[in-house]
Order: sequence, then structure tokens, then C-alpha cells
Amino acid sequence: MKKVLSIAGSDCSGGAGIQADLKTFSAHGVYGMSVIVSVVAENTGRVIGIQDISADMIGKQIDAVFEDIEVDAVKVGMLSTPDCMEEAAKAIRTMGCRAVIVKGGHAAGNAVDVLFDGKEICHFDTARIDTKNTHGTGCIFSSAVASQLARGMGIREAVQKAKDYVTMAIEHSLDIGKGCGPTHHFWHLYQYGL
Ligand SMILES: Nc1ncnc2c1ncn2[C@@H]1O[C@H](COP(=O)(O)OP(=O)(O)OP(=O)(O)O)[C@@H](O)[C@H]1O
Ligand SMILES: Cc1ncc(COP(=O)(O)O)c(N)n1
Repeated sequence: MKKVLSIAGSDCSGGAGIQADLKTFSAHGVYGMSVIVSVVAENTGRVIGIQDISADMIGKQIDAVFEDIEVDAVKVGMLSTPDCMEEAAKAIRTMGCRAVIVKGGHAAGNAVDVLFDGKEICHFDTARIDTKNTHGTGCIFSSAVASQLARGMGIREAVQKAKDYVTMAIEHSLDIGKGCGPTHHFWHLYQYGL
């Protein structure tokens, strides 16, 4: 089984952050691991508090994973301090960085994401879904890309599959909480079974 690591914050309400990443990894059939950089007291409506984990402890978590387990892909989420960013940058640097994707979830009109793979620009364009329930969309989109890369897919195909996944997860989003609810990480599994 391919192994994917998320370096991100913890969302106690379960829709974003580490919790969303682990659900997304499981939905993609990869083994999920997590390095927690921050504990966030948040829900679908507001962020109440943020407790950052020390850079030393973040580094130790990363070392604990890498000294023992072969990691096929890394996804980085919320990084709330420059120290966290430095630890993550060191980890990413060891893997190389060949492509960049800019997400357009907050723009007006269609939901368009733009990928630059070092050679060509590629657009991923879907109709905007009219819903307030988009808590965690960025988390699950990037976790889905990391999962597909770990499974051996090329970058363009991985982004297309992740876009399809996040779009359907938003389409089947859950009305949980009073604010912006989470998406449905396992809609496909619940609809069609294993
Ligand atoms: N209402 C929507 N309808 C369709 N797709 C959406 C919608 N909102 C977000 N997306 C898609 O979800 C994915 C995540 O992008 P999004 O911009 O929401 O991430 P984000 O992490 O919230 O962004 P940011 O980091 O700027 O807060 C992208 O593929 C985006 O196009
Ligand atoms: C711990 C944590 N990490 C990230 C996000 C952003 O989520 P998104 O931008 O995907 O909605 C969040 N709300 N909480």
C-alpha cells in the first residue's frame, strides 16, 4: 500500500485539516500518516483558538515518520508560523518540487484551477456548485492530488482525478453545523459500497 503523509493542523470539527486529509487518503486507498503542526479549536462557523506545536516537536514528528517508513507523497496544509513553514520547507525540499497548482475556489464564476508543470499551463474548469458547505475543500483537494501521485499517476491526471473527487464531494456535501459544513469524503463508498 502507498503511504502518504499530511503535515497540517488539526480541525476538531472534522471537516478540514488533518482529519479531512486522513479521510481523503482512506477514500483513495492509500495509508495515511500525520504530522500535526497546530491544534485549532474551530467549527463550521468560526475559529476559536490556535495552539501551535513547537518547531522542535514538528521536526521530531517528521523524523519519526521518515526514519521508519518510506513515504510516497507529502501534503502540506495549514502552517501558522514561520518556524512551521521552515520545517515543512526542509521536508519538501528533500523530495524536489516540479509543479505548482493555484486553486480558484474563492473566485467568481466557474471553479477554475491552474496547473504549471514546468512546461505547460493547464486549466481545470468546473461549474461552481451553489453551496455554503465547502469547509475543507482545499485540504481534500491537495490530499487527493498527493494520493494519486503516490499511486503512480502523472501530475495532470492526478489533478484531474482530484478535481473530480473534490467536485463530487462538494456536490454531496453535508449539512453539519450551523456554518459552512464539510464535504462528503466518502460519498462514492456510501453510494456504491466497497
Ligand atoms: N463552490 C465550488 N464549486 C465547485 N468547486 C469548488 C467550489 N469551491 C471550491 N471548489 C474547488 O475546490 C478545490 C479547492 O479550492 P479552494 O480554493 O476552495 O481551496 P481553499 O483551500 O479553500 O483555498 P484557500 O487556500 O485560498 O483558502 C478547487 O478544485 C476548487 O476549484
Ligand atoms: C486545521 C485547518 N486546516 C486548514 C483549514 C482550511 O480549510 P480549507 O481551506 O480546505 O477549507 C482549516 N479550516 N483548518
